[in-house]
Amino acid sequence: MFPSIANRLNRRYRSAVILTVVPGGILFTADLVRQLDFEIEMDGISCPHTPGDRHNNSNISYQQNITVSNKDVIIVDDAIESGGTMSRLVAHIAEYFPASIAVATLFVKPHRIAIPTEQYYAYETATDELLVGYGLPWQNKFRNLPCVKRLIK
Ligand SMILES: O=P(O)(O)OC[C@H]1O[C@H](OP(=O)(O)OP(=O)(O)O)[C@H](O)[C@@H]1O
Ligand SMILES: Nc1nc2[nH]cnc2c(=O)[nH]1
Repeated sequence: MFPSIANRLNRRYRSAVILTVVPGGILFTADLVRQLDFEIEMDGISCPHTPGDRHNNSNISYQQNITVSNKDVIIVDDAIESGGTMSRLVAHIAEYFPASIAVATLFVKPHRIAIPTEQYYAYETATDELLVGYGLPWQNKFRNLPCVKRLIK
């Protein structure tokens, strides 16, 4: 699964902090990290989001269980739609003086804003339609679907 992302990360890094955006990014992280051959530390961050909301202003919750200062950080999430959540997370982590910040996601959507950082993604979707499963919820359910489906309301 996701050989293109894992291969690119394996070529780029000797070590990194994998910072999972929880809970959505948990399933993708679990599969991705098992394909990484460099040293990793793992931590989590959250910024709760309502699917389809393009202006996520919720509080960022980051306990900093491990320090990221002077370390390479890879923020891992399931999807980028507007890009608003991830650009806020990148700006937030930058305040902790990491050596670098990259973003790895399973999906990116076409109308996302530019995020000025290294980016790795598996799939660019053709439209902004909502997906569920494999971490992605609908009304906080269905995250545990083992595959990703289009949401038909
Ligand atoms: O690019 P944006 O439009 O800001 O959307 C991206 C956010 O949406 C997803 O969260 P999800 O809907 O899975 O909810 P969660 O944060 O509770 O996992 C994803 O995990 C990002 O956090
Ligand atoms: N549930 C859900 N959340 C998202 N956040 C960004 N894109 C999506 C999506 O397709 N589904």
